Amino acid sequence: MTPTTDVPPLQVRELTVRFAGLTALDAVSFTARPGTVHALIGPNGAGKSTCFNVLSGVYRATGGSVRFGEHELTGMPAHRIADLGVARIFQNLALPPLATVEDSLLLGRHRLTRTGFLAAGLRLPSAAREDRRHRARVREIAEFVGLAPYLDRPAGSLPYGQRKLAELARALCMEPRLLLLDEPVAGMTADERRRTSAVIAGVRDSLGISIVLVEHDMGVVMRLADAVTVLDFGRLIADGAPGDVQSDPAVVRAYLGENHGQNHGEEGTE
Ligand SMILES: Nc1ncnc2c1ncn2[C@@H]1O[C@H](COP(=O)(O)OP(=O)(O)OP(=O)(O)O)[C@@H](O)[C@H]1O
Repeated sequence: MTPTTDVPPLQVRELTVRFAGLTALDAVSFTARPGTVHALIGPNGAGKSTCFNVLSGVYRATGGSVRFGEHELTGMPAHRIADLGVARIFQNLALPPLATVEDSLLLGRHRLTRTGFLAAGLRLPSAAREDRRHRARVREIAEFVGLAPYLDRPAGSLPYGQRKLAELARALCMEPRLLLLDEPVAGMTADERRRTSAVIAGVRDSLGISIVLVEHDMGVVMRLADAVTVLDFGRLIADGAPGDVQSDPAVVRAYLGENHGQNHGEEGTE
């Protein structure tokens, strides 16, 4: 597949979010460079989801800015952020279970569909041409993530790991420039984690799409990420290359201080 062009940096500056007395994000700044995997990690309650919710237009920031190229995202409604090519994949499965994988991926093309419902309903040649073009692109993306053999199957009939890949494929069908992945390997077997990580690396390396990733699985983070931002109680405590961040004393302290065990016990086992 051809690489995505015109991928700008994502610049988060002094981002602050307060909820009635609680500061969920406290002047957090980081830059996700174009065509890289940038991981956002931290113990439970650190502010990762809050950050994602601002990046995707679900929450409004109390202060600070988020720039995607020339666009300021804070205060922009979610659909306009999506129109800029920012696609988010949630942790929970969201594919319609009875629709085929192909139809689910075609839903991802909706934003790019030019033919109106009337032309499509009247089966005009322009609509048929556009439909063929979208189906060809869906097949190409399904091949890229390894789901082409399952295009005719109901999405709900696939094993968990493949359903998650179908969600990634649906997001790719939106032709994004930035993917926000919310715990993409949570709940997966070691084999599914390995395959999903390989596809995510492929999205970066072959397509040049930027990826910001929230993930608790440190094995996956350390293998995949080009840069890591660590949050703790809403504050940035480390930011840099995975190896440097991993041995940073503040990071070690934050994770040791967490008696939850989730950040340690679920590490990749490959
Ligand atoms: N809508 C909200 N209203 C009030 N408080 C909130 C809201 N959303 C998040 N918070 C609080 O903000 C803080 C950060 O939460 P957030 O969900 O962003 O953390 P997280 O790093 O994603 O945690 P986890 O790893 O458990 O998902 C927490 O104290 C949380 O209770």
